[in-house]
Amino acid sequence: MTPLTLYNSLTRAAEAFVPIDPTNVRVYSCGPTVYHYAHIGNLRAYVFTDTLARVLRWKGYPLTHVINITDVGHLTSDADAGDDKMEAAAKASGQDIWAIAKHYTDAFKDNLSALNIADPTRFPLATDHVPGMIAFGEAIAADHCYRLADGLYFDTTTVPDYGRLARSRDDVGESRIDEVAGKRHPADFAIWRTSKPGENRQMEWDSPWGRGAPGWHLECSVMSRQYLGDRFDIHTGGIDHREIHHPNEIAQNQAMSGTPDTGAQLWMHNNFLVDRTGKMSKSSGEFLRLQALIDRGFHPLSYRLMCLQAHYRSELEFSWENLSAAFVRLTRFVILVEKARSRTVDEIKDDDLFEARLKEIDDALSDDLNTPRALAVVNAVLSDSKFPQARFEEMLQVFDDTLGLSLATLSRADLRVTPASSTISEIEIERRLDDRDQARATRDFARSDAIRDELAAAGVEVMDGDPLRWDWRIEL
Ligand SMILES: Nc1ncnc2c1ncn2[C@@H]1O[C@H](COP(=O)(O)OP(=O)(O)OP(=O)(O)O)[C@@H](O)[C@H]1O
Ligand SMILES: [Zn+2]
Repeated sequence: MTPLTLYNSLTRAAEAFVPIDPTNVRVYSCGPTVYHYAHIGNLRAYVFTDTLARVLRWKGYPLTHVINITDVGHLTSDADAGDDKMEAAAKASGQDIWAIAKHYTDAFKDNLSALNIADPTRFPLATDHVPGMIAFGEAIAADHCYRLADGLYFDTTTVPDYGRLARSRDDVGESRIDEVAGKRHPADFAIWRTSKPGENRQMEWDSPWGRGAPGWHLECSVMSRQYLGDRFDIHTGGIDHREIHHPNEIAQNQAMSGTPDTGAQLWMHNNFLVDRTGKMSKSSGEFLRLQALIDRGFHPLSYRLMCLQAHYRSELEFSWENLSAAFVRLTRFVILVEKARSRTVDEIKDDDLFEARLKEIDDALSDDLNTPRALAVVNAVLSDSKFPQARFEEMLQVFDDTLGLSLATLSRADLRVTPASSTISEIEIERRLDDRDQARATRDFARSDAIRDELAAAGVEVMDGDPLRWDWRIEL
């Protein structure tokens, strides 16, 4: 196989991937903050981690993958300002915070399965790890932290080379972080936030620094260390985390283990999904959930394909046109698979062609997960009538293992998602199509055209010659 090369945000360079322990590759991905539904931008981050996980497994590495659930501690500003997003959502809705966390965690997991994102080995909840966070805080407090009225703060000057992941010293400078009154340095951050008098939090715990809640950055240091050890292979997250959250995690790990060689060896960050107004974000009012795409009649895997059509380090613009194009491409793939399977099996095993295509897809994915190039190989194989039939299913399995598009099992009927706005039921469509077939059989073309027009008015485009007989038209 081709050696795997991955882009490391720490060095800002592509590097050969050398696992710490090839019998157990360990990956940690920052999980969602479950105060609201995930938007499709958040989901892009998990399509990326899933692609990474799939490629590692395909290359034969047994994998331990952790995606945490942030159900406490993430403030409305990534600097230490504002309210806890979870508490704010509970206050605004008047609901129990634990019920909110459970509802959005379940919804997130549903989104992952709709997108064929394989479950990680674990989904640890931050709220299940508070004692571990307090113990971590106690271990580093004396040498690295100081108390303020509202909590325990990390002094970022106590570890060498703070902020190297963000390149903050040469870039924008650490003054980028909002100040909390009394902080020694602008970039210092909360390890523990003590509840203010009368704050009335639904989630709070006793600690040596008073009753309160852990800092968001601490959560990921504690959970990654607990499940993956002091040193592990890869840490992933969105590009926003490269600036504050991950540098702070690195600083905590350094404080804990006393050496810079701790935590993840390789940091990988996906770029944003944007729309015309900028980065898609939960906190900025309107955003698109996966369900909104399904409601418009798009199979969720068309969104996965749309993500894979861009390299994970490039910005990707969402538009209904782009999604439609991905949907059309996915449908085309499915039709080409059907066609290929209906060809007569030739007995000649053209192993050279198989091996050549296999190498192409391996080369593409090994080149920092170049999924657009891998998809070009899918195109080439599916549209090549000379591709050895005897090895077609094997090739399809490679595509599904690495890209997760379910090409071996997806049918055209699966792709037919009824838009929520549809005014006509499937049974009714079938009945009208039977009427139309009858009209055509008796050469009553006026009647058959009238039925087609009626169906078109209801958003159903009849495709003659299509064995499924009809297809939904997506209204743009
Ligand atoms: N528009 C986006 N495109 C790609 N990844 C994103 C986008 N927005 C957030 N992410 C990533 O999604 C993951 C989950 O983020 P999280 O649930 O904490 O979002 P959030 O900070 O609460 O919401 P938001 O930033 O949308 O207000 C993180 O890795 C984050 O970097
Ligand atoms: Zn994190």
